[in-house]
This record gives sequence, C-alpha cells and structure tokens, in this order.
Amino acid sequence: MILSVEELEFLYRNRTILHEIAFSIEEGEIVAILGPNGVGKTTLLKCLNKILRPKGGTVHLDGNNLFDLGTMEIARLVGYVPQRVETGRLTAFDAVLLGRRPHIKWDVTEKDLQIVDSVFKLLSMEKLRLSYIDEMSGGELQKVAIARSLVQEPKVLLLDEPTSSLDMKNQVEILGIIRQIVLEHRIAAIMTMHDLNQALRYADKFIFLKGGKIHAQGGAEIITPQVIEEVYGLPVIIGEIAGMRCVVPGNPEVALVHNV
Ligand SMILES: Nc1ncnc2c1ncn2[C@@H]1O[C@H](COP(=O)(O)OP(=O)(O)OP(=O)(O)O)[C@@H](O)[C@H]1O
Repeated sequence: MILSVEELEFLYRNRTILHEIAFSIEEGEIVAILGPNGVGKTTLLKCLNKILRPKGGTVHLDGNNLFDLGTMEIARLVGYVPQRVETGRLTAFDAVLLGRRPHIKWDVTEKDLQIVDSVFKLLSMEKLRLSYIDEMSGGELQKVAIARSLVQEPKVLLLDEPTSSLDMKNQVEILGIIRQIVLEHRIAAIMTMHDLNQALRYADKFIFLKGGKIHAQGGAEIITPQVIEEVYGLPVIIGEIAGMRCVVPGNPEVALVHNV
C-alpha cells in the first residue's frame, strides 16, 4: 500500500467539507476522484500532500505518517499538479527544472538536466523549452506543470483535472503517458476528473464523492446509471463503443430527439 487514508475530516472555517473519507491505493494504480463541482475533490487532493491540514483522520504515505513529514520529504514522495497553475517570468525549462529541487543537494547535476530533457521529449514539448511560461496558452502551461511533477520522480502523483485545458490529442497522449509511467515505475496516481469516459479508460479505481463523503468506491463495476444519477442528479446511458464502456448524458428519449 503506497497511500492510505482513514477517517479523514476537513473543515473550512466551521463548515465540514469532507468527512469519513477512507481509501487506499497501491503501486501501479490510478484512482479517479469524481463528483460534482464544489464537492471537495481539490480539497481532498490538498489534504494528501499537507497543503491543507485535516481536522481529523490519518494519511499514510509510503509507510510514513504524512503529518510527521517535512515539506522537502513530501516533495520527494508526492508530485502535485494544481488545477490553476501559477505563472511567472520563467522559461519552461527552468520551471520544469524546479521540480528537481527536492532531489538537489548542492547544485544542478548532469543527471537532473538529463531527467528534464527526457521529460520534455516524452511529452513532445521540446519546442517549448525556451518559451516563457507567462506567455503560454492554458494547455501549454498545463503540460509544463505535468512535466514538473514528473521530473520530481514521486511515488504518488496528485493531478487536479490534469487535462482540463488540453485538446483531444493532448488529453489522450498525456493520460497515456501517465498510465505508462504509473505502470513502469510502480508509482500511483490520483486524479480528479469530470469526464467519466476518460476515467473509465485510464483509471483502475473510482471514488465518487457526494455531500463531502465517499458515496461509492471500487472498480469499473461501480460506474452504473444508478450511481451516476445519485451523485450528479443526471440520467445517463451506458453503452459500448468498440468494446469500450461509454457514458452518455441524458435519457434515451432526449438522445432520440437529437438524432432525428
Ligand atoms: N479557501 C477556501 N475557503 C473557504 N471555502 C473554500 C475554500 N476553497 C474551497 N472552498 C469551498 O470548499 C468546497 C469544496 O471545494 P473544492 O475546490 O474542493 O471542490 P471541487 O470538488 O474540487 O470542485 P470543482 O469540481 O468545481 O473543481 C466548495 O464549496 C468551495 O467553495
């Protein structure tokens, strides 16, 4: 078990955002955190790397109590890609190199530069190396943030809607690369997502939040029209396209009207 969460509770001021949150994740797994806007997905991710301090519960990370670890120890174990990426007057190369900081003792080494180079290549970002991040498009910036988390070589990746600004091709490529890295390096990834079809395609486990609690968790079998309607209040149709399970919003009558 690389990460386990028990009885986690988080409050903003006096308002309970998350309660009774318990789940675990193993090496080589991707977990999708799902649920409506404002339910607490980002808050949960931030509790898993000590950006936020929960009121109760425990988080164990690679055999350590998360709350006993210092910032740099956490940065060696957890890579975090926020929903809104901060910019500044840095080139993409320097911004990504910052991800090596938790591993650098005195100075940047040849190995650090090689790792950064290989991630630029892996994400097909070589052309962006010397571009300034404060002049980048939302999608380019999102790729820089993902690249920075990868050069950290963490054991757990926390990705907050990692493809929200990416075009279709980049979405498929980036999620495919994350899948490959998780499997090859035996790390784990937790991603918040809105697209259930992407979740079905790339995640192994699914956690649906509702009312600040886990409403359902498990493998793909828990993604049913009933669970989705309970969580989002929206009827859906689940079918298959080319052997892949797909979720389509709306009920069959609505779909029929649009197809006529
Ligand atoms: N800094 C803050 N202070 C007070 N309340 C906050 C703060 N940040 C978030 N919240 C509230 O906490 C709740 C959970 O927010 P969170 O960002 O975790 O939701 P989310 O599920 O990630 O939403 P989305 O899908 O829209 O990104 C929301 O009601 C939000 O308004």
